[in-house]
Amino acid sequence: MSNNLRRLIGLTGGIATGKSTVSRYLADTYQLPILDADLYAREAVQANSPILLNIFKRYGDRVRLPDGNLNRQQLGEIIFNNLEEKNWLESQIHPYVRNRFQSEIERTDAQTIVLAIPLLFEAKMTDLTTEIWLVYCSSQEQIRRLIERDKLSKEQAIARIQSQIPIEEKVAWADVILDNSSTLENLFRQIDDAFCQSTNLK
Ligand SMILES: CC(C)(COP(=O)(O)OP(=O)(O)OC[C@H]1O[C@@H](n2cnc3c(N)ncnc32)[C@H](O)[C@@H]1O)[C@@H](O)C(=O)NCCC(=O)NCCS
Ligand SMILES: Nc1ncnc2c1ncn2[C@@H]1O[C@H](COP(=O)(O)OP(=O)(O)OP(=O)(O)O)[C@@H](O)[C@H]1O
Repeated sequence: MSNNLRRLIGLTGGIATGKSTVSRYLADTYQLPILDADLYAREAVQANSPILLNIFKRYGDRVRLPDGNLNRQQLGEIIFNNLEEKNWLESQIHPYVRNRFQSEIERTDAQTIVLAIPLLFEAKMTDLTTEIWLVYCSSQEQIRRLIERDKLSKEQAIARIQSQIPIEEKVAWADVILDNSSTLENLFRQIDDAFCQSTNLK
């Protein structure tokens, strides 16, 4: 199907603001196919992949688990505290992620597809999309959710949030803003409105 006939919704937002919650709802309620950057980024570093070998070459055994897999927590400690290393890791992984999106978009036979891309702006992937939805929540709530879900310290949570472009800047670049600072019911209502309104506009 030609891409200019399709809706390619770029779903983005800060870490732990609720992107996965939104994509699950869109999949369950509207049966939309979801393509997920985090999954492709995991695939890029699966056992014995060339990118994983490069990572081991650069950081050695401290990022290698006894079973040969990547120690994600340890790599996170390195890259979320060092911009140069974050840039290096992204230069390894983002081209792979972009290629995976391009081939899955080609392969997926649906009029509307959701592309869940946390680093949509940072990784310059907006050209893959035809509209952008941003999931937002207050920074207090974002820190609380991140600490609770990933069992991070407050300092670790803040380092992760600060490694992304501030959400206030992203707001200006989005077509739809979903405010997920309160209840899930409230979020789901906003998603219904956004999906139905923009469907009617097309
Ligand atoms: C550093 C890694 C190993 C940490 O793994 P971990 O399992 O703890 O986190 P996970 O991959 O589930 O990511 C959780 C969230 O962290 C944020 N995040 C991930 N990578 C980055 C990054 N390079 N810069 C800023 N935020 C990031 C995103 O909001 C993401 O949704 C991992 O995040 C990674 O490989 N990152 C580099 C690849 C990347 O840029 N992925 C983002 C999708 S394009
Ligand atoms: N409205 C809400 N009220 C309370 N908890 C919520 C709400 N929305 C999401 N959460 C919880 O907050 C956490 C983060 O949500 P979710 O995993 O959907 O975020 P995400 O943006 O996909 O995260 P990441 O960037 O790390 O992939 C999860 O534990 C989720 O259950």
